[in-house]
Amino acid sequence: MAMRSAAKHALVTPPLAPGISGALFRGRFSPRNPGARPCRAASSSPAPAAGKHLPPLFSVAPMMDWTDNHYRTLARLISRHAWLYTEMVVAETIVHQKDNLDRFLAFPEDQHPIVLQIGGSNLENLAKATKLANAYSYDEINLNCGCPSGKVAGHGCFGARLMLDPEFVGDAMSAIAANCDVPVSVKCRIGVDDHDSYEELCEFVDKVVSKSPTRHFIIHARKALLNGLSPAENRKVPPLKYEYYFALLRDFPQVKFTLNGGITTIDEVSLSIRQGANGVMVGRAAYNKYVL
Ligand SMILES: Cc1cc2nc3c(=O)[nH]c(=O)nc-3n(C[C@H](O)[C@H](O)[C@H](O)COP(=O)(O)O)c2cc1C
Repeated sequence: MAMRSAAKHALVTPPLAPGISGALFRGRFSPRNPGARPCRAASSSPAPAAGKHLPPLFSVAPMMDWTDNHYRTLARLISRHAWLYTEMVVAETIVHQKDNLDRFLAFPEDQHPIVLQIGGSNLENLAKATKLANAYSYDEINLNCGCPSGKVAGHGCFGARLMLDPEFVGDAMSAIAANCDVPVSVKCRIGVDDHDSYEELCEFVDKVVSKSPTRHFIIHARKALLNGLSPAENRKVPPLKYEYYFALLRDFPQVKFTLNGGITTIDEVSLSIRQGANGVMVGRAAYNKYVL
């Protein structure tokens, strides 16, 4: 269904809210630079609508070693409504530390709404970890498909590398969803290495949506380069391509997408929402500046 809708939009310029004068997306996604072409490559499997679960309008990104319990407590004092994401917790850590889970999973009640981000590539462990985490009443469970770190991507196939295996991510999200009582989401890049076409991104989303109940994706709008760049460089060297994000909004109307990457002020957050974004996630700026 998503793809049929894409075909309908074949010659339509991607949406830009009228009258927006801000510069965030200018030049990257305009009538003269339509960017991503509508996707027709993937299957036309029916996708139920996102349902009652609306993605957060504003969220703070998962950041390893940064968005720990201490930071999240401070962030909750600053904002009552922002959704807070945990640092990534590896599924194997949860499974192997099941007698010590509070250390990795407990959080104060007032940190709601809060999302647990899990990392992993073993279906059984992802399922077991989710089941154990379910007892902690997170508001959403998210799978990391965006981390380019050698430590993650090189040892076991997970993080951004998972984007190269959409079939597996579909199965993983199905297993995660089957073991928790809350909505599930995927955080990913727009591509990996040379697999960076808009069509490949559509195939990824389409496969995950058709194989699992996932209806929320967080799109870090730059690709990951798995070899040769440090994680920090991977957050600034590959160019941001917001046009991919807006094309996904157009081509998958039943799915909700949160925009992430390079957004540093509240004006940019507002502009993104006015231009149609379902939600905006801020990472480094929320940590470094506290007040946007
Ligand atoms: C120190 C640090 C640690 C990060 N750890 C994670 C992580 O555990 N999981 C994840 O999905 N992304 C992680 N990221 C990426 C952020 O979630 C976000 O996608 C990225 O910083 C781009 O958003 P920004 O431009 O608003 O910072 C990390 C980023 C930083 C700076």
